[in-house]
Amino acid sequence: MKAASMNAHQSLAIGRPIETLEAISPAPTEPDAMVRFEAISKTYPAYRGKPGVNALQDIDFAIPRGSITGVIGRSGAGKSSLVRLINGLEKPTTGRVIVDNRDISALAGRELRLAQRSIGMIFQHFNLLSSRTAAGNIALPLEIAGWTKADIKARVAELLALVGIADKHDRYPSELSGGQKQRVGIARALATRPSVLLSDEATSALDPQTTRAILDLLANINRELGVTIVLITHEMSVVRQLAREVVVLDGGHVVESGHVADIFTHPKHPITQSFLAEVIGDSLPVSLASRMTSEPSAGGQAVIRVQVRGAGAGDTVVARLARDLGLDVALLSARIDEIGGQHVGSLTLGIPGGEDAVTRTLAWLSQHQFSAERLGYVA
Ligand SMILES: Nc1ncnc2c1ncn2[C@@H]1O[C@H](COP(=O)(O)OP(=O)(O)OP(=O)(O)O)[C@@H](O)[C@H]1O
Repeated sequence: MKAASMNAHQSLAIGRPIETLEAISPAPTEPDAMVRFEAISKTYPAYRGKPGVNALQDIDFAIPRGSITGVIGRSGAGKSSLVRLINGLEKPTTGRVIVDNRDISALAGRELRLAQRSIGMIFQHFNLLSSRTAAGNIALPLEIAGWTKADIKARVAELLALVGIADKHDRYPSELSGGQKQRVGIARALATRPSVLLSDEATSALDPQTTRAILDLLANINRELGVTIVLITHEMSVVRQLAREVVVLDGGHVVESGHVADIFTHPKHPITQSFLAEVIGDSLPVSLASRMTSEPSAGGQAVIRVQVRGAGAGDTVVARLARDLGLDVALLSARIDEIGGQHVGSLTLGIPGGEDAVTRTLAWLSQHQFSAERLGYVA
């Protein structure tokens, strides 16, 4: 995913952090990218008899300003290492990490702490202080940044309202639900008006309904404040609900990246395919799955699944196939979702007429840029 090929969705509408960073590190680069990894590798050195680990290698990609970008990978793929490079908690072994036009990997001490104020972070287990109320937790970064008491009070009230828990001002974390705790975490992360929000598995500990609500909140924050959101997750369903761009990490490498709708319709790498299989129903309707066989039967149909994209694409492919090939195509099942702002889904078609019809159908689909696979046969 090169910055030059991406759209900047929005320009930043939020205010600057209270101390300006302009003087620190001039690095005027592509204005489109909020975060840019340049030739990054990260090796953790051998330690107490444990071997060194190459956690990230050959990482070169950009996260567009104003975007919501998902970074997905299995455990150990290198996601957390990537996040810690963005917020400067780790230094790369080679390469540079440019955040908002500054080389964060070159900063240290006070300069780094100032830069970190423009990078908010939310966590799987919320990381709230149990001894502080919701308001007290949100106030913490503002106290550290030296805001006045009056300014903190006003900002905390504004943030509590923004995340929809104005009534929880005086509640302690132990008195809040998981979703409410994450709202406090989000408010705290936004307190110093960051330009980037890093979400590290922020919904992994939440039930599906609460996950949905938190992802909606993040989408609103992105839309209203223009904050760039980097979503670290091992769940494709989270990427599907929220992200426009996705980067797939495996074994410390970027194995695939691009627009979510493109990746969902044309996944190339086996790891991406396996993530997708978890979310877009490889599950066929039971009534169909129970009738499927691996061998054709006389007078039966071949079952073909086709990935489709765009409003009405599903209807179009069935109608055009039938017309162009003169086949009596049956629509056995269909599933269309809205992913990355586009309609994306899969159709399961029944193709009568034996092997010749199947070959012609697969050739036609390939010629018209549809991904398709033969699943089996039904009588
Ligand atoms: N501080 C460290 N010291 C040594 N090795 C580390 C350190 N942090 C991570 N690693 C190793 O680097 C590799 C990538 O780990 P990382 O935590 O970045 O992956 P991840 O995708 O976030 O995994 P998970 O989803 O399990 O958190 C793993 O092999 C891990 O054991």
